[in-house]
Amino acid sequence: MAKPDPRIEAIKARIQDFPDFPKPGILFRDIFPLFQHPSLCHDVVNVFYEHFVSKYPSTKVDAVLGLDARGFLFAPLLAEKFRANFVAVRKKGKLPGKVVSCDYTLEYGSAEVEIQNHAVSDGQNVIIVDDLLATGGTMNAACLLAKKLKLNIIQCQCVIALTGLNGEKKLPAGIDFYSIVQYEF
Ligand SMILES: O=P(O)(O)OC[C@H]1O[C@H](OP(=O)(O)OP(=O)(O)O)[C@H](O)[C@@H]1O
Ligand SMILES: Nc1ncnc2[nH]cnc12
Repeated sequence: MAKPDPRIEAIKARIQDFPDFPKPGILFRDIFPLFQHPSLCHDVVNVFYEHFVSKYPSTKVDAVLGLDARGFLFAPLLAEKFRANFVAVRKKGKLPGKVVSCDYTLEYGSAEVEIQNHAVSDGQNVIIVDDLLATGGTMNAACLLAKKLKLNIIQCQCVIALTGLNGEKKLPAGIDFYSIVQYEF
């Protein structure tokens, strides 16, 4: 069996649980304590990067798409490692110019996300990044946006996956998903 990665153990140790936030019955997994140990943020980005490069050693990444808001904490750093563009997938009404939109539901609500058309080009290879996959509604909406824009999604990456909510199954068929830390709920 592969030796556990001490960086992943350290990341997991810093994620904090808040029962009944933002609604009764939701166990909120908070990634912000990672930022009280700045080297852990770099560990997250390096683990994402190394995982991708070991699986797709000869694939050029053109853009890293980050999901509003907590995906923005990691996606620009990851984009810089790939010498790729960072592209924001923002909540509705925040981006100027021509945008494409997609609505969705998530573990505790519903929303709509958008990408600026001019930020990407047909056929670009992209990674989509967020902090957490719960029901998969948010990541699925980002994948649908990427597909509308004819982007080539190589992998979706999250710091955390709540595996008991079956979010991966909600993603479009054939999407490769990677998470660093898993919880059932
Ligand atoms: O898999 P899902 O059920 O869709 O849930 C996951 C999403 O929920 C959270 O974002 P939230 O919408 O709370 O926004 P925030 O990042 O602005 O806090 C989280 O950061 C993911 O984006
Ligand atoms: N349980 C959870 N913790 C943190 N962010 C979330 N987004 C959706 N579900 C979540």
